[in-house]
Amino acid sequence: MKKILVFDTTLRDGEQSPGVALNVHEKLEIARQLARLNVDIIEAGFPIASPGDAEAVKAVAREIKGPAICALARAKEKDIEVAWESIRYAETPIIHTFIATSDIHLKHKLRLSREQALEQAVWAVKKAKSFTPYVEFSAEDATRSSWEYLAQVYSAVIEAGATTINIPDTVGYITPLEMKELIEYLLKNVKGIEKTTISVHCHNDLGLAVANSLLAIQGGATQVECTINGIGERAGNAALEEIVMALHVRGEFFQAQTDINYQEIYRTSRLVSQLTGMLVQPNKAVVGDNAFAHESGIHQDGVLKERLTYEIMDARLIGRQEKVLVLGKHSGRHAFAKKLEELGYHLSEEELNKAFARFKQLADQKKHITEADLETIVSEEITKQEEIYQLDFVHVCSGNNILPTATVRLKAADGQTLEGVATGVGPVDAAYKAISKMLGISPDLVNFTLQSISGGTEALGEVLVRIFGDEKVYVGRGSSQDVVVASVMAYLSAINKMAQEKKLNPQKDYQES
Ligand SMILES: CC(=O)SCCNC(=O)CCNC(=O)[C@H](O)C(C)(C)COP(=O)(O)OP(=O)(O)OC[C@H]1O[C@@H](n2cnc3c(N)ncnc32)[C@H](O)[C@@H]1OP(=O)(O)O
Ligand SMILES: CC(C)C(=O)C(=O)O
Ligand SMILES: [Mg+2]
Repeated sequence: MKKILVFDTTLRDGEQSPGVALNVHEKLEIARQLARLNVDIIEAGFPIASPGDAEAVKAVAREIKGPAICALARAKEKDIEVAWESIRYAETPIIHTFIATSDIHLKHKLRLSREQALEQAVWAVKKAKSFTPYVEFSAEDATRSSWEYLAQVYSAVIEAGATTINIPDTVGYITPLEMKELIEYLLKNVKGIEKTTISVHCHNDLGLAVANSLLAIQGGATQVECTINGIGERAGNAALEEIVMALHVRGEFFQAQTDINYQEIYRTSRLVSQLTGMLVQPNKAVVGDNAFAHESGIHQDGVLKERLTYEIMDARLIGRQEKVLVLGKHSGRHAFAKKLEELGYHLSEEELNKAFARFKQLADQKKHITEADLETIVSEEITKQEEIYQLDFVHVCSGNNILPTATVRLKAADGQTLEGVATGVGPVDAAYKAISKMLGISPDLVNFTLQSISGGTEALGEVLVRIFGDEKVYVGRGSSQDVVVASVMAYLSAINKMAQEKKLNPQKDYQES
Protein backbone atom coordinates (compact mmCIF):
# COMPACT_ATOMS: atom_id res chain seq x y z
CA MET A 1 0.00 0.00 0.00
CA LYS A 2 1.20 3.48 -0.86
CA LYS A 3 1.67 5.79 2.14
CA ILE A 4 -0.05 9.14 1.77
CA LEU A 5 1.32 12.06 3.78
CA VAL A 6 -1.35 14.07 5.59
CA PHE A 7 -0.55 17.78 5.55
CA ASP A 8 -2.96 19.50 7.90
CA THR A 9 -3.60 23.16 7.20
CA THR A 10 -6.38 23.78 9.75
CA LEU A 11 -4.20 26.37 11.49
CA ARG A 12 -3.41 28.22 8.26
CA ASP A 13 -6.02 27.77 5.49
CA GLY A 14 -8.60 26.64 8.06
CA GLU A 15 -8.02 29.84 9.98
CA GLN A 16 -8.70 31.77 6.77
CA SER A 17 -12.39 30.84 7.19
CA PRO A 18 -14.34 34.08 7.48
CA GLY A 19 -14.81 34.96 11.15
CA VAL A 20 -12.12 32.65 12.52
CA ALA A 21 -9.07 33.93 14.41
CA LEU A 22 -7.12 31.66 16.74
CA ASN A 23 -4.83 33.00 19.44
CA VAL A 24 -1.53 31.41 20.49
CA HIS A 25 -3.12 29.20 23.13
CA GLU A 26 -5.83 27.98 20.82
CA LYS A 27 -3.37 27.21 18.04
CA LEU A 28 -1.19 25.31 20.48
CA GLU A 29 -4.11 23.30 21.78
CA ILE A 30 -5.17 22.33 18.27
CA ALA A 31 -1.56 21.55 17.30
CA ARG A 32 -1.19 19.21 20.30
CA GLN A 33 -4.34 17.40 19.22
CA LEU A 34 -3.11 17.22 15.60
CA ALA A 35 0.06 15.59 16.91
CA ARG A 36 -2.07 13.01 18.78
CA LEU A 37 -3.98 12.49 15.55
CA ASN A 38 -0.58 11.76 14.03
CA VAL A 39 -0.72 14.03 10.99
CA ASP A 40 2.57 14.16 9.11
CA ILE A 41 2.77 17.93 8.70
CA ILE A 42 1.14 20.83 10.53
CA GLU A 43 0.96 24.07 8.60
CA ALA A 44 0.86 26.32 11.65
CA GLY A 45 0.25 29.69 10.02
CA PHE A 46 1.32 32.53 7.76
CA PRO A 47 3.84 34.36 10.00
CA ILE A 48 4.07 37.55 7.93
CA ALA A 49 0.30 38.02 8.37
CA SER A 50 0.63 39.36 11.92
CA PRO A 51 3.01 39.37 14.91
CA GLY A 52 0.45 37.24 16.75
CA ASP A 53 0.47 34.60 14.04
CA ALA A 54 4.29 34.58 13.95
CA GLU A 55 4.30 34.10 17.72
CA ALA A 56 1.75 31.25 17.47
CA VAL A 57 3.73 29.46 14.76
CA LYS A 58 6.88 29.84 16.86
CA ALA A 59 5.14 28.36 19.91
CA VAL A 60 3.91 25.40 17.87
CA ALA A 61 7.37 24.87 16.34
CA ARG A 62 9.05 24.91 19.75
CA GLU A 63 6.63 22.58 21.48
CA ILE A 64 5.23 20.07 19.04
CA LYS A 65 7.29 16.96 18.41
CA GLY A 66 6.48 14.36 15.78
CA PRO A 67 4.84 16.13 12.86
CA ALA A 68 6.91 18.47 10.68
CA ILE A 69 5.98 22.13 11.21
CA CYS A 70 5.37 24.31 8.19
CA ALA A 71 4.94 28.06 7.69
CA LEU A 72 3.57 29.81 4.61
CA ALA A 73 5.41 32.62 2.83
CA ARG A 74 4.77 34.54 -0.38
CA ALA A 75 7.64 34.56 -2.85
CA LYS A 76 9.04 37.58 -1.03
CA GLU A 77 12.22 38.01 0.97
CA LYS A 78 10.63 39.35 4.15
CA ASP A 79 7.90 36.66 4.17
CA ILE A 80 10.48 33.89 3.86
CA GLU A 81 12.75 35.35 6.54
CA VAL A 82 9.86 35.78 9.00
CA ALA A 83 8.60 32.29 8.20
CA TRP A 84 12.04 30.86 8.95
CA GLU A 85 12.34 32.78 12.22
CA SER A 86 9.02 31.27 13.27
CA ILE A 87 9.77 27.63 12.54
CA ARG A 88 13.52 27.39 12.97
CA TYR A 89 13.22 25.49 16.29
CA ALA A 90 10.97 22.78 14.91
CA GLU A 91 12.30 19.22 14.62
CA THR A 92 11.49 19.28 10.91
CA PRO A 93 10.91 22.87 9.71
CA ILE A 94 9.26 23.33 6.31
CA ILE A 95 9.02 26.64 4.48
CA HIS A 96 6.06 26.66 2.11
CA THR A 97 6.44 29.34 -0.51
CA PHE A 98 4.01 30.07 -3.33
CA ILE A 99 3.26 32.21 -6.33
CA ALA A 100 0.30 32.14 -8.68
CA THR A 101 0.75 30.71 -12.19
CA SER A 102 -2.63 31.18 -13.89
CA ASP A 103 -2.89 33.90 -16.49
CA ILE A 104 -5.83 35.41 -14.58
CA HIS A 105 -3.73 35.84 -11.44
CA LEU A 106 -0.58 36.88 -13.29
CA LYS A 107 -2.34 39.55 -15.29
CA HIS A 108 -4.76 41.00 -12.76
CA LYS A 109 -3.24 40.33 -9.35
CA LEU A 110 0.53 40.03 -9.62
CA ARG A 111 0.93 41.99 -12.86
CA LEU A 112 3.79 39.73 -13.85
CA SER A 113 4.61 37.87 -17.03
CA ARG A 114 4.89 34.09 -16.95
CA GLU A 115 8.70 34.44 -17.21
CA GLN A 116 8.86 36.87 -14.28
CA ALA A 117 6.71 34.62 -12.08
CA LEU A 118 8.86 31.61 -12.91
CA GLU A 119 12.00 33.56 -12.02
CA GLN A 120 10.47 34.74 -8.73
CA ALA A 121 9.40 31.18 -7.86
CA VAL A 122 12.93 29.87 -8.41
CA TRP A 123 14.41 32.74 -6.42
CA ALA A 124 11.98 32.11 -3.51
CA VAL A 125 12.71 28.39 -3.36
CA LYS A 126 16.45 29.08 -3.32
CA LYS A 127 15.98 31.65 -0.59
CA ALA A 128 13.93 29.19 1.52
CA LYS A 129 16.43 26.45 0.81
CA SER A 130 19.19 28.63 2.28
CA PHE A 131 17.41 28.19 5.63
CA THR A 132 16.05 24.66 5.62
CA PRO A 133 16.39 21.46 3.59
CA TYR A 134 12.58 21.14 3.54
CA VAL A 135 10.92 23.45 1.03
CA GLU A 136 7.43 23.15 -0.44
CA PHE A 137 6.46 25.14 -3.49
CA SER A 138 2.86 25.84 -4.55
CA ALA A 139 1.77 27.14 -7.92
CA GLU A 140 -1.30 29.01 -6.73
CA ASP A 141 -4.36 28.53 -8.98
CA ALA A 142 -2.53 25.64 -10.64
CA THR A 143 -5.73 24.10 -11.94
CA ARG A 144 -6.53 27.16 -14.06
CA SER A 145 -2.94 27.45 -15.29
CA SER A 146 -1.51 26.22 -18.60
CA TRP A 147 -0.35 22.64 -18.02
CA GLU A 148 2.74 23.20 -20.12
CA TYR A 149 3.71 26.28 -18.14
CA LEU A 150 3.00 24.47 -14.86
CA ALA A 151 5.37 21.68 -15.87
CA GLN A 152 8.06 24.27 -16.61
CA VAL A 153 7.59 26.00 -13.26
CA TYR A 154 7.61 22.76 -11.26
CA SER A 155 10.71 21.49 -13.13
CA ALA A 156 12.52 24.74 -12.35
CA VAL A 157 11.62 24.82 -8.64
CA ILE A 158 12.63 21.19 -8.19
CA GLU A 159 15.97 22.05 -9.72
CA ALA A 160 16.18 24.99 -7.28
CA GLY A 161 15.69 22.62 -4.34
CA ALA A 162 11.95 22.19 -3.70
CA THR A 163 11.34 18.88 -1.91
CA THR A 164 7.56 19.02 -2.26
CA ILE A 165 5.58 20.41 -5.16
CA ASN A 166 1.99 21.29 -4.34
CA ILE A 167 -0.78 21.51 -6.92
CA PRO A 168 -3.51 23.72 -5.44
CA ASP A 169 -7.03 23.83 -6.82
CA THR A 170 -7.21 27.28 -5.25
CA VAL A 171 -10.74 28.13 -6.36
CA GLY A 172 -12.23 24.62 -6.37
CA TYR A 173 -12.55 24.59 -10.15
CA ILE A 174 -11.22 21.25 -11.32
CA THR A 175 -13.22 18.00 -11.53
CA PRO A 176 -12.02 14.59 -10.31
CA LEU A 177 -11.05 12.99 -13.63
CA GLU A 178 -9.28 16.14 -14.79
CA MET A 179 -7.34 16.18 -11.52
CA LYS A 180 -6.17 12.61 -12.08
CA GLU A 181 -5.14 13.49 -15.64
CA LEU A 182 -3.29 16.61 -14.46
CA ILE A 183 -1.23 14.62 -11.95
CA GLU A 184 -0.48 11.97 -14.57
CA TYR A 185 0.57 14.72 -16.98
CA LEU A 186 2.90 16.32 -14.42
CA LEU A 187 4.39 12.93 -13.55
CA LYS A 188 5.35 12.55 -17.20
CA ASN A 189 6.42 16.12 -17.89
CA VAL A 190 8.11 17.54 -14.78
CA LYS A 191 11.86 16.99 -14.54
CA GLY A 192 12.99 15.49 -11.25
CA ILE A 193 9.42 14.88 -10.04
CA GLU A 194 10.27 11.30 -9.01
CA LYS A 195 12.40 12.59 -6.14
CA THR A 196 9.79 14.99 -4.75
CA THR A 197 6.61 14.65 -2.77
CA ILE A 198 3.60 15.37 -5.00
CA SER A 199 0.98 17.22 -3.03
CA VAL A 200 -2.55 18.41 -3.77
CA HIS A 201 -4.53 21.13 -2.03
CA CYS A 202 -8.20 21.14 -2.98
CA HIS A 203 -10.89 23.66 -2.23
CA ASN A 204 -14.55 22.83 -2.00
CA ASP A 205 -16.33 25.48 -4.08
CA LEU A 206 -18.17 22.79 -6.08
CA GLY A 207 -18.23 20.28 -3.25
CA LEU A 208 -15.53 18.24 -4.99
CA ALA A 209 -12.52 18.81 -2.72
CA VAL A 210 -12.41 15.31 -1.27
CA ALA A 211 -13.22 13.60 -4.58
CA ASN A 212 -10.50 15.64 -6.31
CA SER A 213 -7.98 14.75 -3.59
CA LEU A 214 -8.79 11.04 -3.91
CA LEU A 215 -8.50 11.09 -7.69
CA ALA A 216 -5.19 12.94 -7.36
CA ILE A 217 -3.98 10.05 -5.21
CA GLN A 218 -5.07 7.65 -7.92
CA GLY A 219 -3.13 9.73 -10.41
CA GLY A 220 0.04 9.51 -8.30
CA ALA A 221 -0.10 12.24 -5.62
CA THR A 222 1.64 11.26 -2.38
CA GLN A 223 0.49 14.07 -0.09
CA VAL A 224 -2.94 15.60 0.60
CA GLU A 225 -3.47 19.02 2.15
CA CYS A 226 -6.64 19.20 4.15
CA THR A 227 -8.33 20.62 7.22
CA ILE A 228 -10.33 19.25 10.11
CA ASN A 229 -14.07 19.47 9.40
CA GLY A 230 -13.16 20.85 5.95
CA ILE A 231 -12.96 24.43 7.22
CA GLY A 232 -11.09 27.02 5.16
CA GLU A 233 -11.34 29.91 2.75
CA ARG A 234 -14.88 30.28 1.25
CA ALA A 235 -16.50 26.80 0.98
CA GLY A 236 -13.48 25.34 2.72
CA ASN A 237 -10.77 22.79 2.03
CA ALA A 238 -10.86 19.04 1.62
CA ALA A 239 -11.91 17.49 4.94
CA LEU A 240 -9.11 15.47 6.51
CA GLU A 241 -11.46 13.00 8.19
CA GLU A 242 -13.26 12.25 4.92
CA ILE A 243 -10.10 11.60 2.91
CA VAL A 244 -8.56 9.49 5.65
CA MET A 245 -11.68 7.38 6.18
CA ALA A 246 -12.24 6.95 2.43
CA LEU A 247 -8.70 5.56 2.19
CA HIS A 248 -9.31 3.36 5.21
CA VAL A 249 -12.74 2.01 4.21
CA ARG A 250 -11.78 1.61 0.54
CA GLY A 251 -8.12 0.79 1.07
CA GLU A 252 -8.24 -2.19 -1.28
CA PHE A 253 -9.51 0.05 -4.04
CA PHE A 254 -7.14 2.97 -3.54
CA GLN A 255 -4.13 0.86 -2.51
CA ALA A 256 -3.16 3.79 -0.28
CA GLN A 257 -3.20 4.46 3.45
CA THR A 258 -2.32 7.19 5.93
CA ASP A 259 -0.71 6.94 9.38
CA ILE A 260 -3.59 8.78 11.05
CA ASN A 261 -4.60 7.61 14.51
CA TYR A 262 -8.29 7.08 13.76
CA GLN A 263 -9.23 7.04 17.44
CA GLU A 264 -8.47 10.79 17.66
CA ILE A 265 -10.57 11.91 14.68
CA TYR A 266 -13.77 12.73 16.51
CA ARG A 267 -12.05 14.45 19.43
CA THR A 268 -10.07 16.61 16.99
CA SER A 269 -13.21 17.55 15.12
CA ARG A 270 -14.94 18.62 18.33
CA LEU A 271 -11.97 20.65 19.50
CA VAL A 272 -11.59 22.50 16.20
CA SER A 273 -15.30 23.22 16.10
CA GLN A 274 -15.26 24.57 19.65
CA LEU A 275 -12.18 26.75 19.24
CA THR A 276 -13.02 28.12 15.80
CA GLY A 277 -16.73 28.50 16.46
CA MET A 278 -17.39 26.76 13.11
CA LEU A 279 -20.26 24.38 13.79
CA VAL A 280 -20.27 21.00 12.10
CA GLN A 281 -23.43 20.36 10.10
CA PRO A 282 -25.36 17.36 11.51
CA ASN A 283 -25.19 15.38 8.28
CA LYS A 284 -21.46 15.99 7.76
CA ALA A 285 -19.69 12.76 6.77
CA VAL A 286 -17.72 10.99 9.53
CA VAL A 287 -17.98 13.65 12.25
CA GLY A 288 -21.51 15.08 11.96
CA ASP A 289 -24.00 14.33 14.75
CA ASN A 290 -26.09 12.18 12.42
CA ALA A 291 -23.22 10.35 10.71
CA PHE A 292 -23.87 7.20 12.77
CA ALA A 293 -27.46 7.84 13.83
CA HIS A 294 -30.34 5.72 12.54
CA GLU A 295 -33.91 6.93 12.81
CA SER A 296 -35.99 4.81 10.50
CA GLY A 297 -37.39 1.52 11.70
CA ILE A 298 -36.08 -0.63 8.83
CA HIS A 299 -32.54 0.69 9.29
CA GLN A 300 -32.74 0.38 13.09
CA ASP A 301 -33.94 -3.20 12.81
CA GLY A 302 -31.08 -3.89 10.36
CA VAL A 303 -28.30 -2.46 12.52
CA LEU A 304 -29.70 -4.14 15.64
CA LYS A 305 -29.41 -7.47 13.84
CA GLU A 306 -26.08 -6.66 12.19
CA ARG A 307 -24.37 -3.25 12.20
CA LEU A 308 -22.91 -3.79 8.73
CA THR A 309 -26.35 -3.66 7.13
CA TYR A 310 -26.35 0.12 7.27
CA GLU A 311 -22.85 1.17 8.42
CA ILE A 312 -19.65 1.15 6.41
CA MET A 313 -17.46 2.12 9.35
CA ASP A 314 -17.57 1.57 13.07
CA ALA A 315 -18.13 4.80 14.99
CA ARG A 316 -15.90 3.48 17.79
CA LEU A 317 -12.93 3.37 15.43
CA ILE A 318 -12.89 7.15 15.20
CA GLY A 319 -13.48 7.65 18.90
CA ARG A 320 -17.25 8.09 18.79
CA GLN A 321 -19.99 6.37 20.64
CA GLU A 322 -21.34 3.25 18.96
CA LYS A 323 -24.25 3.63 16.52
CA VAL A 324 -27.05 5.77 17.89
CA LEU A 325 -30.67 4.78 17.54
CA VAL A 326 -32.72 7.93 17.41
CA LEU A 327 -36.36 7.41 18.26
CA GLY A 328 -38.74 9.40 16.12
CA LYS A 329 -41.80 9.03 13.96
CA HIS A 330 -39.98 6.71 11.53
CA SER A 331 -38.83 4.27 14.22
CA GLY A 332 -40.08 0.73 14.57
CA ARG A 333 -40.96 -1.65 17.38
CA HIS A 334 -37.52 -3.35 17.48
CA ALA A 335 -35.65 -0.13 18.23
CA PHE A 336 -38.33 1.01 20.67
CA ALA A 337 -38.13 -2.25 22.62
CA LYS A 338 -34.32 -2.14 22.60
CA LYS A 339 -34.29 1.39 23.96
CA LEU A 340 -36.72 0.46 26.74
CA GLU A 341 -34.54 -2.53 27.62
CA GLU A 342 -31.55 -0.19 27.90
CA LEU A 343 -33.59 1.94 30.26
CA GLY A 344 -34.32 -1.13 32.39
CA TYR A 345 -37.92 -1.85 31.34
CA HIS A 346 -38.91 -5.39 30.45
CA LEU A 347 -42.41 -5.21 29.09
CA SER A 348 -44.86 -7.91 28.12
CA GLU A 349 -46.03 -8.02 24.50
CA GLU A 350 -49.27 -6.29 25.44
CA GLU A 351 -47.56 -3.58 27.48
CA LEU A 352 -45.10 -2.99 24.70
CA ASN A 353 -47.91 -2.60 22.16
CA LYS A 354 -49.65 -0.02 24.33
CA ALA A 355 -46.48 1.92 25.01
CA PHE A 356 -45.50 1.79 21.33
CA ALA A 357 -48.87 3.18 20.24
CA ARG A 358 -48.47 6.06 22.70
CA PHE A 359 -44.92 6.64 21.51
CA LYS A 360 -46.04 6.91 17.86
CA GLN A 361 -48.71 9.44 18.81
CA LEU A 362 -46.15 11.54 20.58
CA ALA A 363 -43.59 11.15 17.78
CA ASP A 364 -46.11 12.61 15.35
CA GLN A 365 -46.12 15.80 17.37
CA LYS A 366 -42.58 16.02 18.63
CA LYS A 367 -39.30 15.88 16.69
CA HIS A 368 -37.07 14.50 19.40
CA ILE A 369 -38.24 11.79 21.76
CA THR A 370 -35.99 11.80 24.80
CA GLU A 371 -35.33 9.14 27.40
CA ALA A 372 -37.41 11.17 29.84
CA ASP A 373 -40.32 11.06 27.39
CA LEU A 374 -39.99 7.29 27.19
CA GLU A 375 -39.92 6.90 30.93
CA THR A 376 -43.06 8.96 31.21
CA ILE A 377 -44.81 6.94 28.51
CA VAL A 378 -43.91 3.67 30.20
CA SER A 379 -44.82 4.73 33.69
CA GLU A 380 -48.14 6.05 32.46
CA GLU A 381 -49.06 3.14 30.25
CA ILE A 382 -47.68 0.31 32.31
CA THR A 383 -47.96 1.33 35.90
CA LYS A 384 -51.36 2.81 35.41
CA GLN A 385 -54.07 1.92 37.94
CA GLU A 386 -57.59 1.02 36.87
CA GLU A 387 -59.30 4.15 35.64
CA ILE A 388 -62.69 4.67 37.22
CA TYR A 389 -62.91 8.06 35.56
CA GLN A 390 -61.37 8.73 32.20
CA LEU A 391 -60.95 12.13 30.70
CA ASP A 392 -63.06 12.48 27.61
CA PHE A 393 -62.31 16.13 26.94
CA VAL A 394 -61.30 19.32 28.58
CA HIS A 395 -61.85 22.72 27.07
CA VAL A 396 -60.61 25.92 28.67
CA CYS A 397 -60.95 29.60 27.93
CA SER A 398 -58.29 31.75 29.50
CA GLY A 399 -56.16 34.78 28.88
CA ASN A 400 -55.86 38.25 30.24
CA ASN A 401 -59.11 40.20 30.62
CA ILE A 402 -61.18 37.01 30.65
CA LEU A 403 -62.60 34.90 33.46
CA PRO A 404 -60.89 31.51 33.13
CA THR A 405 -63.56 28.89 32.46
CA ALA A 406 -63.25 25.14 32.01
CA THR A 407 -65.61 22.53 30.64
CA VAL A 408 -64.67 18.96 31.46
CA ARG A 409 -66.27 15.70 30.37
CA LEU A 410 -65.46 12.38 32.04
CA LYS A 411 -66.42 8.84 31.22
CA ALA A 412 -67.08 6.67 34.22
CA ALA A 413 -66.31 2.94 34.34
CA ASP A 414 -70.04 2.21 34.63
CA GLY A 415 -70.63 3.84 31.24
CA GLN A 416 -71.96 7.17 32.53
CA THR A 417 -70.86 10.45 31.04
CA LEU A 418 -70.36 13.35 33.44
CA GLU A 419 -69.89 16.92 32.44
CA GLY A 420 -69.16 20.03 34.47
CA VAL A 421 -68.31 23.69 33.95
CA ALA A 422 -66.58 26.00 36.41
CA THR A 423 -64.62 29.21 36.58
CA GLY A 424 -61.40 29.70 38.50
CA VAL A 425 -58.39 31.92 38.97
CA GLY A 426 -56.71 30.18 36.06
CA PRO A 427 -57.50 27.38 33.59
CA VAL A 428 -56.18 24.61 35.87
CA ASP A 429 -58.08 25.90 38.87
CA ALA A 430 -61.24 26.13 36.73
CA ALA A 431 -60.79 22.56 35.43
CA TYR A 432 -60.17 21.16 38.91
CA LYS A 433 -63.25 22.95 40.22
CA ALA A 434 -65.34 21.56 37.34
CA ILE A 435 -64.23 18.02 38.19
CA SER A 436 -64.82 18.45 41.91
CA LYS A 437 -68.23 19.91 41.25
CA MET A 438 -69.40 17.18 38.91
CA LEU A 439 -68.15 14.44 41.25
CA GLY A 440 -69.40 16.21 44.34
CA ILE A 441 -66.09 15.97 46.10
CA SER A 442 -63.77 18.54 47.59
CA PRO A 443 -60.34 17.06 48.28
CA ASP A 444 -57.63 19.52 49.29
CA LEU A 445 -54.95 20.14 46.71
CA VAL A 446 -51.88 19.81 48.92
CA ASN A 447 -49.27 20.13 46.26
CA PHE A 448 -49.01 20.83 42.54
CA THR A 449 -45.80 20.76 40.51
CA LEU A 450 -45.36 21.20 36.82
CA GLN A 451 -42.13 20.52 35.00
CA SER A 452 -41.05 20.26 31.43
CA ILE A 453 -39.65 16.78 30.87
CA SER A 454 -37.53 17.67 27.89
CA GLY A 455 -36.40 20.90 26.32
CA GLY A 456 -38.19 23.05 23.79
CA THR A 457 -41.71 24.34 23.49
CA GLU A 458 -42.90 20.96 22.17
CA ALA A 459 -41.78 19.21 25.36
CA LEU A 460 -43.96 16.97 27.45
CA GLY A 461 -45.17 18.73 30.58
CA GLU A 462 -45.39 16.52 33.61
CA VAL A 463 -47.69 17.39 36.50
CA LEU A 464 -47.55 15.83 39.96
CA VAL A 465 -50.37 16.51 42.39
CA ARG A 466 -51.02 15.47 45.96
CA ILE A 467 -54.60 15.64 47.17
CA PHE A 468 -55.92 15.07 50.64
CA GLY A 469 -59.28 13.36 51.01
CA ASP A 470 -60.75 10.77 53.31
CA GLU A 471 -57.90 11.36 55.71
CA LYS A 472 -55.29 10.25 53.28
CA VAL A 473 -52.96 11.76 50.74
CA TYR A 474 -53.14 10.51 47.13
CA VAL A 475 -50.54 11.24 44.52
CA GLY A 476 -51.41 11.61 40.87
CA ARG A 477 -49.26 12.08 37.82
CA GLY A 478 -50.09 13.17 34.30
CA SER A 479 -48.17 14.21 31.23
CA SER A 480 -49.07 15.83 28.00
CA GLN A 481 -47.72 18.45 25.65
CA ASP A 482 -50.64 20.56 26.89
CA VAL A 483 -50.09 21.57 30.49
CA VAL A 484 -53.81 21.94 31.26
CA VAL A 485 -54.45 18.40 29.98
CA ALA A 486 -51.47 17.14 31.99
CA SER A 487 -52.87 18.85 35.08
CA VAL A 488 -56.33 17.34 34.64
CA MET A 489 -54.84 13.87 34.05
CA ALA A 490 -52.77 14.16 37.22
CA TYR A 491 -55.79 15.23 39.26
CA LEU A 492 -57.93 12.42 37.87
CA SER A 493 -55.21 9.87 38.53
CA ALA A 494 -55.15 10.90 42.21
CA ILE A 495 -58.94 10.77 42.39
CA ASN A 496 -58.97 7.30 40.80
CA LYS A 497 -56.51 6.10 43.45
CA MET A 498 -58.72 7.50 46.16
CA ALA A 499 -61.72 5.69 44.67
CA GLN A 500 -59.87 2.40 44.35
CA GLU A 501 -58.69 2.60 47.90
CA LYS A 502 -62.22 2.83 49.14
CA LYS A 503 -63.24 0.05 46.74
CA LEU A 504 -66.39 2.00 46.14
CA ASN A 505 -67.81 3.95 43.31
CA PRO A 506 -66.56 7.34 44.47
CA GLN A 507 -69.21 9.27 42.67
CA LYS A 508 -71.98 7.45 44.54
CA ASP A 509 -70.10 7.57 47.79
CA TYR A 510 -69.29 11.25 47.59
CA GLN A 511 -72.67 12.22 46.34
CA GLU A 512 -74.23 10.48 49.31
CA SER A 513 -71.87 12.03 51.84
C1 LIG B 1 -4.61 30.96 -1.77
C2 LIG B 1 -4.19 31.42 -0.40
O1 LIG B 1 -4.78 30.94 0.51
S1 LIG B 1 -2.92 32.47 -0.25
C3 LIG B 1 -2.86 32.89 1.43
C4 LIG B 1 -3.90 33.85 1.74
N1 LIG B 1 -3.80 34.25 3.11
C5 LIG B 1 -3.76 35.51 3.50
O2 LIG B 1 -3.73 36.42 2.69
C6 LIG B 1 -3.83 35.76 4.95
C7 LIG B 1 -2.77 36.70 5.46
N2 LIG B 1 -2.58 37.88 4.65
C8 LIG B 1 -2.23 39.09 5.18
O3 LIG B 1 -2.19 39.29 6.37
C9 LIG B 1 -1.86 40.14 4.23
O4 LIG B 1 -2.55 39.97 3.02
C10 LIG B 1 -0.32 40.14 3.95
C11 LIG B 1 0.39 40.48 5.26
C12 LIG B 1 0.15 38.79 3.45
C13 LIG B 1 0.03 41.16 2.91
O5 LIG B 1 -0.54 42.36 3.27
P1 LIG B 1 -0.30 43.69 2.42
O6 LIG B 1 1.15 43.90 2.26
O7 LIG B 1 -1.09 44.73 3.10
O8 LIG B 1 -0.86 43.37 0.94
P2 LIG B 1 -2.28 42.97 0.44
O9 LIG B 1 -2.76 41.81 1.17
O10 LIG B 1 -3.20 44.13 0.40
O11 LIG B 1 -1.97 42.56 -1.06
C14 LIG B 1 -1.23 41.44 -1.37
C15 LIG B 1 0.08 41.78 -2.03
O12 LIG B 1 0.86 40.59 -2.12
C16 LIG B 1 1.14 40.27 -3.48
N3 LIG B 1 1.21 38.85 -3.60
C17 LIG B 1 0.19 37.99 -3.52
N4 LIG B 1 0.67 36.76 -3.59
C18 LIG B 1 1.98 36.84 -3.71
C19 LIG B 1 3.00 35.88 -3.81
N5 LIG B 1 2.69 34.59 -3.76
N6 LIG B 1 4.26 36.29 -3.89
C20 LIG B 1 4.55 37.58 -3.90
N7 LIG B 1 3.63 38.56 -3.82
C21 LIG B 1 2.35 38.17 -3.71
C22 LIG B 1 -0.01 40.93 -4.24
O13 LIG B 1 0.27 41.09 -5.59
C23 LIG B 1 -0.10 42.23 -3.49
O14 LIG B 1 0.99 43.00 -3.85
P3 LIG B 1 0.93 44.57 -4.18
O15 LIG B 1 0.74 45.22 -2.86
O16 LIG B 1 2.27 44.85 -4.75
O17 LIG B 1 -0.18 44.77 -5.13
C1 LIG C 1 -1.23 28.87 -0.49
C2 LIG C 1 -1.94 27.92 -1.34
C3 LIG C 1 -1.42 26.54 -1.22
C4 LIG C 1 -3.39 27.89 -1.07
O1 LIG C 1 -3.87 27.90 0.04
C5 LIG C 1 -4.27 27.75 -2.23
O2 LIG C 1 -3.83 27.90 -3.36
O3 LIG C 1 -5.46 27.49 -2.01
MG1 LIG D 1 -5.93 27.17 0.03
